[in-house]
Amino acid sequence: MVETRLIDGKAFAERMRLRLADEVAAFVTDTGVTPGLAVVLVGEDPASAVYVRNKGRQTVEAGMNSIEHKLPATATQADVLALVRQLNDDPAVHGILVQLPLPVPIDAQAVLATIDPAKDVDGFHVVNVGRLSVGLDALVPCTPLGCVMLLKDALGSLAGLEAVVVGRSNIVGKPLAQLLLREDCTVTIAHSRTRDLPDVCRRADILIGAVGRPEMIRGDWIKPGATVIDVGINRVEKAGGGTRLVGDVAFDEAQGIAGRITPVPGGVGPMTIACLLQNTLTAARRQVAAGG
Ligand SMILES: Nc1nc2c(c(=O)[nH]1)N[C@@H](CN(C=O)c1ccc(C(=O)N[C@@H](CCC(=O)O)C(=O)O)cc1)CN2
Ligand SMILES: [Mg+2]
Repeated sequence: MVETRLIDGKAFAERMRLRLADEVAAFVTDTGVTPGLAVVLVGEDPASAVYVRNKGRQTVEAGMNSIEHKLPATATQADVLALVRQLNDDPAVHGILVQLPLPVPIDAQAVLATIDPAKDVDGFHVVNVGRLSVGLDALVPCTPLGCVMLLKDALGSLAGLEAVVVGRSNIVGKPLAQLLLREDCTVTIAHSRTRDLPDVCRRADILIGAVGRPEMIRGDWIKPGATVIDVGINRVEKAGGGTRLVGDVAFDEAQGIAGRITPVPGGVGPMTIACLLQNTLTAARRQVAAGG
């Protein structure tokens, strides 16, 4: 039986935000510029509203300006594109984030493609996706970046380790695979159609659940001693009424098998916003250096 240790993403993210606040203060002193992050929320999705509120609060706590734009669910594609273009042209805005998911029928890819790649702090623009995949400096998606930071903190070098990423989304699975490749892992992207998925998972020294299905990854899919990163945030009904959050990994079953595991909540989630703040400072630094 393995002793399973928790990876405390919440504490790691708090330390990171404190360090960032110091870096932001030094940047403001040096340049006279306060980094600004614009967050666009379209519609009334309650979870998105909470994430946007948290992003705004943590941006201000880090010493940066937060600019929130809320559009009604009835906003048209043209309305959203016009707002993004206005933010592209605003020199006080160094980072732009459009909260996902966007209401139907707005075309998220068209909106993301309109963001200035230099201000694309989510790293979702095809220019940043392409730069990451060919090994150039890029703004990198926040959740995958947070996962790799937690892994390196827990394991040191990741070189040569077998990583299995369950999930192939543009937001997490694909960019995370790229980042793990950059760390010299041997990477497999698996998904809901992968044959013999439990066997594929059992190969992993690093197993990532990013598929969005509550507790799909079972304890006996985990190689003893493996490091498990659970990106899933699924709200499920509780037996006695009410709801609770669970990940993509059956957390209780992983105890005594995984070497290390991130909890849900308190694992990867808080890293997403900490990395967003880091990307905003990076974007501001580059824009100021470029004279913009
Ligand atoms: N434009 C973007 N949209 C979305 C992203 C993103 O990175 N960019 N990611 C998710 C939502 N998200 C940030 O936007 C996000 C999700 C979860 C957390 C978090 O801290 N979760 C907590 C639990 C929160 C709860 O109680 O519900 C945790 O895991 O501990 C932060 C940010 C989709 N959209
Ligand atoms: Mg799938």
